[in-house]
Amino acid sequence: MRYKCVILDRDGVINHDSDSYIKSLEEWSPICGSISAIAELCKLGLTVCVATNQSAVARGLMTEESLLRIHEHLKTLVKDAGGCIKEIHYCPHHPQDNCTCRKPNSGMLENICTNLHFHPSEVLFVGDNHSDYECAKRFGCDFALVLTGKGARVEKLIDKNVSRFLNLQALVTSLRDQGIKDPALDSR
Ligand SMILES: O=P(O)(O)OC[C@@H](O)[C@H]1O[C@@H](OP(=O)(O)O)[C@@H](O)[C@@H](O)[C@@H]1O
Ligand SMILES: [Mg+2]
Ligand SMILES: [Zn+2]
Repeated sequence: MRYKCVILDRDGVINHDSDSYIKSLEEWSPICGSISAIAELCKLGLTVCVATNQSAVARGLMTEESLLRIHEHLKTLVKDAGGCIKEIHYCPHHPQDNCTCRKPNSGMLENICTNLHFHPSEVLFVGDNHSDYECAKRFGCDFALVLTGKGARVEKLIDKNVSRFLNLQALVTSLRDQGIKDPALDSR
């Protein structure tokens, strides 16, 4: 088994994204198949975590309490589907804060792997944006692009050798069928 941990970007991978941010639980809706796909990753023996930029907090568009409410709901949905999200890390800062956790900086991935004792070579990071791809490169782990969220918009900016999938469910199906080796290239 190639990977031990899959880290997921949130907006545009697990749930629908919005150019005006996902500011409340009422605005949050899972992408079709994403919750069951996360549960399937767990059933394949993988540890699943989330790493998400949430600058809406620093911008005063959302409270940290509302963000945590979304994450508790997400964890409950995955638990009810038979899976478990081990850790959800978020960056609440503004781009101008120059923090170490905001993607493409790799601070969130580093913290997850320090906490759970994973090496970058054991991790697959899944995202929909160029900042996710750059984050994985800086951290030194594999990356897979999904074409939901902003994925289709940024696809041409991302190295053609990077695996890409229509959505999270398609990626999980590929991991399952490949025995969790490197995902098949371009499984659209
Ligand atoms: O995809 P993840 O990391 O889970 O979350 C992204 C969101 O925090 C928001 O990130 C913003 O970028 P800025 O933070 O304004 O640069 C915009 O891209 C929004 O459309 C998006 O909803
Ligand atoms: Mg995203
Ligand atoms: Zn941060």
